[in-house]
Amino acid sequence: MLSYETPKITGMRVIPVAGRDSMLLNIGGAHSPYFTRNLLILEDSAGHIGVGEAPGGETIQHSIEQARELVINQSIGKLRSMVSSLQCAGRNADFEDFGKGSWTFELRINAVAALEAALLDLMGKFLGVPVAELLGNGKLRDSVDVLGYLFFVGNGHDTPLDYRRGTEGLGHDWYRLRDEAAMTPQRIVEQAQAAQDRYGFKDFKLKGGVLAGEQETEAVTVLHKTFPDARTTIDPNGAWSLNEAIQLCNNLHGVIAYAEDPCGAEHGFSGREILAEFRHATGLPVATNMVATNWREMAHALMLRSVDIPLADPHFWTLSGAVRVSQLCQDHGMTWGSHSNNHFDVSLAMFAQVGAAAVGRTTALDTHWMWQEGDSRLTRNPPQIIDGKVAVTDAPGLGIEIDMKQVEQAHAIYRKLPVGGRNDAMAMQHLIRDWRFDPKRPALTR
Ligand SMILES: O=C(O)[C@H](O)[C@@H](O)[C@H](O)[C@@H](O)C(=O)O
Ligand SMILES: [Mg+2]
Repeated sequence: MLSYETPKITGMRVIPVAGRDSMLLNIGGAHSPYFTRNLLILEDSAGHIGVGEAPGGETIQHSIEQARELVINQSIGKLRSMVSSLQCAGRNADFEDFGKGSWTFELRINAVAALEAALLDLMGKFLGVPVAELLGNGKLRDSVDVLGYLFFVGNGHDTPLDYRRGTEGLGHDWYRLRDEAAMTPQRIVEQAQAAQDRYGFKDFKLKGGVLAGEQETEAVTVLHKTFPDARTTIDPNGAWSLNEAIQLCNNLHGVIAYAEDPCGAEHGFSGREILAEFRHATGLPVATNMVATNWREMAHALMLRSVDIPLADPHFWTLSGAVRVSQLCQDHGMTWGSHSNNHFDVSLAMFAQVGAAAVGRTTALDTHWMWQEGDSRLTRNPPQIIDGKVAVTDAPGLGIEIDMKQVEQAHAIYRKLPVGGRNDAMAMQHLIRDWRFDPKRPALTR
């Protein structure tokens, strides 16, 4: 009789970390000078380290902590039951919080994804295969397309907040430009040109929900004229009314490849119903990370045909869930993509592995990495964006090696911050006194 020595989990650490950011504007306000994340590090009896990354904040940090009693001394072979135990523990609370208006980056499901990533990292290292090989139909591509994620940027240097003033010594204009205000179509084009020159992006997304709709559609139109071959989109995070979105986007045929959350719930109709009406009225493909973010919402979105491109971020779908969304997309004639928030390089590796395993038609993945790259890393050799792609090699696990010195530095930065979670209203109040979030109004139209 053969005996199998499957490694057991011997150690677990949850480390809140922070890194630098620019004053990126969006409907929720303005990014603070620092973004926060939670890093999970597992160790097994074979001496391997497995890592996973989740959004910052105490709710997620404590949810990951709950995994400790589920995983310590367990065989990594129990990956699926460990993940589903943690998932069941947080499910109802998530629905409740979401119903009260929480953002996806505040949900406990993100903790489940970090656990799954770290376990898959260990399993991949044990079996000698990349994580993509352990998802869906296995690894389908050697690189994943990512888009250049453009933002209107506030003048953070006019506030008392400690915004970065360029990253020295990296030898490209992008690292200066990303910290300067960008409030006009011309500045957005300059941002895109510098980012393309640095990372080779073929596709772009402009974050809207900041200025009046006409100004934002003008910016995306100028962007398209400058990069006519790019798949370009605009995402106002549901700031426009249905009528406004139809009016604005009917002028964007041939300009945008798809519209991302152009409008959302209104007058008692759900965001899924409103996006279905938008889609019917304009004939434009619709992407979302707001109205089909879990299986229950997805079922309704499918019945209504609200969405063409679900942006299945592995952080709030889990890695296996995001790949399962790609399978659903393939069966229902949809295209798979992924949403992102600011993140470190562990998350970049998670996106890349999921993107390499996604089946069917895919669109370039969102990533905020260009805003962090060069001065915020947790691994020795972060995945690179070259020619608008992230390579996915056959290196085992997530294909990254954690750099504990960097982790400690990022943790020290975190410890100096007044709050752990993301609060875009706080920074925005330095631009507009007493500013308050309104899900139906662009941030600067007050
Ligand atoms: O400001 C941001 O970083 C973005 O608005 C995100 O928070 C948001 O989730 C975005 O990435 C999106 O696609 O909606
Ligand atoms: Mg979006």
